[in-house]
Amino acid sequence: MKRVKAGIFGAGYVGLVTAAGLASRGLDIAVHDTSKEKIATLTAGGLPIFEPGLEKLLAEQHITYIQTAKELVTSCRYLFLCVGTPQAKNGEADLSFLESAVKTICRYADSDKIVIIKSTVPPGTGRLMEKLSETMNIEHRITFVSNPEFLRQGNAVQDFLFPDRIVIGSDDDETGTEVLQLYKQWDCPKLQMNRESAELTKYAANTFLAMKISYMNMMAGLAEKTGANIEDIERGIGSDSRIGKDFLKAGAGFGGSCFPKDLRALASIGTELNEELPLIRETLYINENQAKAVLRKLSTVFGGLLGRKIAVLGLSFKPMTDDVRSSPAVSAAEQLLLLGADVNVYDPLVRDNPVAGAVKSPSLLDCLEGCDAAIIMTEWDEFREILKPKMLNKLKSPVIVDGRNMFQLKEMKKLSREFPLYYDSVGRQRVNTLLTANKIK
Ligand SMILES: NC(=O)C1=CN([C@@H]2O[C@H](COP(=O)(O)OP(=O)(O)OC[C@H]3O[C@@H](n4cnc5c(N)ncnc54)[C@H](O)[C@@H]3O)[C@@H](O)[C@H]2O)C=CC1
Ligand SMILES: O=C(O)[C@H]1O[C@H](OP(=O)(O)OP(=O)(O)OC[C@H]2O[C@@H](n3ccc(=O)[nH]c3=O)[C@H](O)[C@@H]2O)[C@H](O)[C@@H](O)[C@@H]1O
Repeated sequence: MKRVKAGIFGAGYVGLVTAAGLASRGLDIAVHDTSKEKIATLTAGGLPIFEPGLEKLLAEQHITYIQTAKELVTSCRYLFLCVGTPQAKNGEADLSFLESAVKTICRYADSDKIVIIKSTVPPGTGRLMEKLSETMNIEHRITFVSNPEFLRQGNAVQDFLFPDRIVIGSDDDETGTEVLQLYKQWDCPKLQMNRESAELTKYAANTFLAMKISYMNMMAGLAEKTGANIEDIERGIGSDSRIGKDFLKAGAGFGGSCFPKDLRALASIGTELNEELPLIRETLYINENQAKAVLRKLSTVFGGLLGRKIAVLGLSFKPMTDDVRSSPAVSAAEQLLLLGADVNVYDPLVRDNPVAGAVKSPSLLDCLEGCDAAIIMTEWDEFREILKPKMLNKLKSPVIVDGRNMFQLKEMKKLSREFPLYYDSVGRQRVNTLLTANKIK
């Protein structure tokens, strides 16, 4: 039996996970990217991004990596668009990569094509691209289907292979059903709807998850002032199945390549359509203040940060990724520098130094050396090590501000009785036997 052939535009997180996932379920996959380096790396068996499990899954498949877009377009009926839709200066989604891929498809299409948009795009984009294609290629029918992707970095392979649902948005049921056939091996709810609904579903999902986080961060402030513990509140409300346990972790705020840009894009869509979206604006506002609130905790200890040396632990926007796009850790380090502090940074996975002016340390131990305090911005498991005396002794005084609530309050209270320390976190009461022992240096 002839295998279904599909082409993928974009060899980023979504493109490569889609390629590996579809190939592992029997589709014949080819991938094209405008970055010649990425295609060369992939052809040589390398992986241009870090994503657990992806290298292995890709290596097990026979995927063709193609330098020329023409070859991809002419050889496939199904074309997945997985190109970036970054934030433009005005907050809107920048659709230029998508537009450019669509123009390429129109230029080379030699038969009818079904273009499946996986990139996150504002509602109405499929229609807009259809109009563009009608002006460029009148000989062949180019149909646009929305198929938003819900994977998380760090867990992308599992999320793609075992999703909670697959959403397909099309203008006619027939095309939607044809595209769903590509996912016939997937055993999950498959939701067909119109294109705009599918496009908006993606923004609604991301903004809802971000809203849950900001809600908990708002509650965290109140918990601190009332003597409550945000983790107990998390358990208390999360066990209500109507609320759900996930995405209730208070901390230094959300980052990454998607939540911040998608919320801003949705806010722009609201402005353009004269539709007020106050929950989106508040979610962003709370988030923008969250990393600053963590820094204020640090400032309180020393009465200002000028001339202080601070170890910033973590650079990526969350653990299990080396992605630093819109990372609260990076913005905290930058703000510390602006406040006049000297900054050491350490991350187990991030290779380059994204913070100009900070010293990037080769190890956790080096990072702590001679610092006045450590601030945890990404909850990498390795940072549990800092509670060991050989680590704590590297700090001038054991002052830890935990922006990700890595440690249990109980364990910190116990430790502080043996080893005077100052430990502050988010939405919980401070543990302090250091200042009371008058041992801050
Ligand atoms: N990163 C993530 O976890 C998720 C991202 N998304 C959405 O998926 C889209 C892609 O995101 P990522 O994979 O993270 O982006 P990325 O930035 O990692 O990769 C995009 C790739 O597209 C390539 N590209 C740009 N124009 C092209 C063209 N005309 N032809 C071929 N290749 C082209 C770029 O060179 C780049 O390699 C975005 O809209 C994003 O919002 C959706 C779900 C999850
Ligand atoms: O559109 C996208 O790109 C993706 O965006 C997010 O995935 P991702 O950005 O990879 O990471 P998340 O695990 O959602 O975390 C985002 C941020 O929220 C923070 N977060 C997460 C959960 C939580 O309870 N508290 C919290 O502060 C994380 O530290 C991180 O900075 C969504 O979870 C995916 O469903 C979506 O497909």
